[in-house]
Amino acid sequence: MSSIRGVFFCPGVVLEWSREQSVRCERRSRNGLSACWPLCSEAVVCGGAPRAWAFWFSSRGGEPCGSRRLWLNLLPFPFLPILMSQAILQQHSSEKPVVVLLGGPGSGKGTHGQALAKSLGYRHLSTGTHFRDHILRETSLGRQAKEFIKAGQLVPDEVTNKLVQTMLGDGGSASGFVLDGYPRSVDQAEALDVMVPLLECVVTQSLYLVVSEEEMVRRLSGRLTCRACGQSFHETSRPPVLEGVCDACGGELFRRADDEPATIRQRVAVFQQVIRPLLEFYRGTGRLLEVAAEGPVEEVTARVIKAAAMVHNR
Ligand SMILES: Nc1ncnc2c1ncn2[C@@H]1O[C@H](COP(=O)(O)OP(=O)(O)O)[C@@H](O)[C@H]1O
Ligand SMILES: [Zn+2]
Repeated sequence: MSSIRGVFFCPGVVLEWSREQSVRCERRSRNGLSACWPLCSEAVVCGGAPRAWAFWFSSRGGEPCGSRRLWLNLLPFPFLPILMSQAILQQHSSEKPVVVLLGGPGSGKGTHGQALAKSLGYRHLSTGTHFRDHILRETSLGRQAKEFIKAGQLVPDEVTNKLVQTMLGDGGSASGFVLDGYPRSVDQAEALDVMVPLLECVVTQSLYLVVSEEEMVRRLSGRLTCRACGQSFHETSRPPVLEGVCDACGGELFRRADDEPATIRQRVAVFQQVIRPLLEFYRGTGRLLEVAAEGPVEEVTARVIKAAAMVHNR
């Protein structure tokens, strides 16, 4: 069983996270490591990080660590996923980190993803942008994806997985990636975890941008996108200085074909169907952090950057 070891919760306590997703906790005594089974047995039995986390609070299983457990109970909620992500990064220090952005259509993955990539010095990769580029260039991949995108449906996994593999493989000199728009299902998330070691990458963290359904629809309904750099604007809440022109690069702004009302509703419905299991997948592997993503753009961007910086700024 391969495992990641060496996350120090507090002096003397080591959390171990295995690829099989079980979590166990050991107590380091002066004369070496001795297992702290009462603390961890519940976690090992149920075999999942989120339950292990719940276990800290449940206070079942005795008082093996005494005051330490009390201290663990007082930790803020995001502490565990941050530690998990740090541990993954430490264990895979020679691989390129991949931060996954999760969120519905219009949740701001593009805007915050670009800002996050810039702040970490990583490359921002968006499956939606790459698909649109393929469609514009009329490549065979573009032809395969076009009808699905127009209908607000997901492009089939064989096509999408191939695209992502190429995007990451072409990453060249990038020191890491912010992946926006992928994975969008548990199958894709599993495919990503299988694909990344072959590309010398590792998925360290997923950030879920939490936005209500009404807000998503509102944002998409007036969205204008830059053809050159992908930057998003909004007709009323974030208009460009010059009508039809991107503030950032001077490129032409256009309304995406899938930003029409019927397609927007379809995309939001598809998102609601797939998001829950996907969140469970990343929560279950200790890599999920939720970020409140309504409110002023700058504030949300700052929250996203902070969540990733705690793990990736080495
Ligand atoms: N991971 C993916 N799996 C399947 N289809 C995808 C994926 N990423 C993008 N697409 C397709 O591209 C469309 C646009 O994606 P994107 O630009 O991320 O927009 P949004 O998230 O705002 O809907 C999606 O509606 C879907 O048809
Ligand atoms: Zn632009």
